[in-house]
Amino acid sequence: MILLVNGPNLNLLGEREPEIYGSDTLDDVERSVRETCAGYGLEVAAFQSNSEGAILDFLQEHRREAQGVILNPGALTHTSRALPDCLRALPCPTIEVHISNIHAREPWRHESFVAPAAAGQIVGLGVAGYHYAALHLCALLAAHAARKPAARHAPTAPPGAAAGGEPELEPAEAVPVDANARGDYEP
Ligand SMILES: O=C1C[C@@](O)(C(=O)O)C[C@@H](O)[C@@H]1O
Repeated sequence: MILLVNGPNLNLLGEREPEIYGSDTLDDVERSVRETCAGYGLEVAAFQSNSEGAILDFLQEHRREAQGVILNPGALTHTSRALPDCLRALPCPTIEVHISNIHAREPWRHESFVAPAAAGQIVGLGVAGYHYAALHLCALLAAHAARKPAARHAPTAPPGAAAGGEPELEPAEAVPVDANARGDYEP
C-alpha cells in the first residue's frame, strides 16, 4: 500500500493561490495517484490534515502495511521536527513532494526539515510531481519484487509490461528505506 499524505492547506488546492499551486484539486491529485498505482496493482491510502498530530497518527497507524509514502507536508516542511522523526520510524521510503519550487520562493521555504528523512524530493513540477513520485515508488517496488519473487504484497507489472511471457510478479515486502541511497534498483 502506498500512503499519499498532504499537510496543512492542501485541502484547498484548486482555489488556494492558483497562480502558484495551479487549478487541480486534491481530489484530482488523489485520483491520479490512485490510477498510477492501480496500474501496478498497488492500493493507495490518501490522507490530508491541517493538524500535525493527525498526520503523525495516520503515518504511525499505517506503518505496517506502508510500502512507500508520498508526502507533501505543506508548511510543516519548514517547521516540524516530529514529522522527519516519524518517517525514520517507517520501514519504507518517503518521497517528499512540493508543487511549487520552494527554493525559488521566500528564504524561509528553502529549508526542509523533512528532506533528510526522505529518499528523495520532487519540487516545482506542479501537481505532476505527485504522479512522478508514484511512478518512482511503483518502479522501485516492482524492481524489488522481481528480485524477490517469493515475497509478499508486491506490485504487479503494469498492463503491457508482462508481454513476452514474463511471469507475473509475486507480492512483495516493503522496499528497504535506504534502497534509493544504495542505488540497487533501476526505475
Ligand atoms: O503549503 C505549502 C505547499 C508546498 O508544500 C508546495 O507544495 O509547494 C510549499 C510549502 O512551502 C507551502 O507551505
